[in-house]
Amino acid sequence: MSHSPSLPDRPRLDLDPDMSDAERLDAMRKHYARIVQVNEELDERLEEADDRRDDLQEEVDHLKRRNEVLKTSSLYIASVEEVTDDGVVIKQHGNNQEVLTDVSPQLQDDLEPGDRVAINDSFAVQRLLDNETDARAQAMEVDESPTVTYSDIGGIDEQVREVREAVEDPLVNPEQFAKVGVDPPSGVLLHGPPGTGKTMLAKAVANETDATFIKMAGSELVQKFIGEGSRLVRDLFELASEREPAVIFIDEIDAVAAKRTDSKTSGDAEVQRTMMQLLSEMDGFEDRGEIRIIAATNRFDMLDEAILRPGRFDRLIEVPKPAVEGREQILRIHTRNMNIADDVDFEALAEELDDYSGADIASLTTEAGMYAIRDERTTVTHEDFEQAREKIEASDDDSDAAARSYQY
Ligand SMILES: Nc1ncnc2c1ncn2[C@@H]1O[C@H](COP(=O)(O)OP(=O)(O)OP(=O)(O)O)[C@@H](O)[C@H]1O
Repeated sequence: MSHSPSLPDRPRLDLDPDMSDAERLDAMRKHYARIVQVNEELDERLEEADDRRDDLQEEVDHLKRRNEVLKTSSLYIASVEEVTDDGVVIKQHGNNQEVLTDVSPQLQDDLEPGDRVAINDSFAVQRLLDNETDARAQAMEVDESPTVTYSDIGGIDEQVREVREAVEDPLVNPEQFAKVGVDPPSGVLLHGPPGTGKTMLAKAVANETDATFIKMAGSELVQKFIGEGSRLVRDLFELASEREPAVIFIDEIDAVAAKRTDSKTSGDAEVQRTMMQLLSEMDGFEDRGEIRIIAATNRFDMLDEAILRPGRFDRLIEVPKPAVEGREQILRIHTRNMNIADDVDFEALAEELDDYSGADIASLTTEAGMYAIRDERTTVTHEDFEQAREKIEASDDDSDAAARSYQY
């Protein structure tokens, strides 16, 4: 801090006993003039000091307010339910209490239903939480109304039927279960090779039951959000109960629920904690209302048995690679919006696509379309599909073959 400039010297009146009256009077006049001048200088300084004090006071007030905001805003998190002319309806996380609260007009314009906000203990919205500060938003993919339908899924009709029975019926028709006196399956585990439609299935069920789809990837829980896994699992179920009806989809569940004997992951206490949290959330699941949970894995063999016990993932559905009719169906689904030439023979093509997953077939159709575009044609021919297949199989030989045989 800089020192304030020194104060003016106090004026002194030096009167000599030998002075004449006129000289004294003159000295006193000068002294008086000097006093007036010093006084003015001091007044000026005082004014400056006052200004500075006001500035500092303002800064103190500002910091106090900020401190207050910081102290309170991290305490409670809420979601915006509705923005009305009378204020904003928020729902507090944790207790689901709904409150109509005031928001500064400036903030009100930025708020939309579904936003996460920080509120103080009088429920006033302090600030909007953006995605960067919101690990929850990053870790979870929330889709209020997915658009995938059952008719977008080919070749796994039996699996679709089973998932509907285990997930859709309890959501749409819970009384039926109550009447018969059976508990609906708690969790459904989809297992099978990558790209066979497991995620699609979960999305389609959410869509058909008007449920919110909430996805969390097991691998991210343990790799990206280190140290936050168990909290995020808790948050996941909490978010689902705020948005019910909801379908929770945990992809790559093996990342958090691997066998304890597997030394690579079991040693990790954090992964264990995350799995324990998941088990305890599932055990307390019955009271949770309209939430269904679906998990998926490509590594069924790696799963810890604890996760498969009754009341947890007790409905196992294998989703295999499609057989030949399934492949043809998937080809037709993925070319629905394409301009297909008359010579394309999907049946023959499907025969050739041995060992292709749904995802492989989807990329084959895109690749075929690319050949047509490159040739500046507007229709896709059988030859385009054949070329696409050759290209995919050539690159497959290099990389994917190894991955495939290792996976399943
Ligand atoms: N049975 C199917 N019918 C139609 N399209 C499919 C099918 N399976 C996969 N696809 C296509 O492949 C894409 C990826 O599928 P999806 O994400 O559902 O697979 P997944 O089994 O969840 O894979 P992963 O195990 O890698 O997560 C889909 O978006 C879709 O385009």
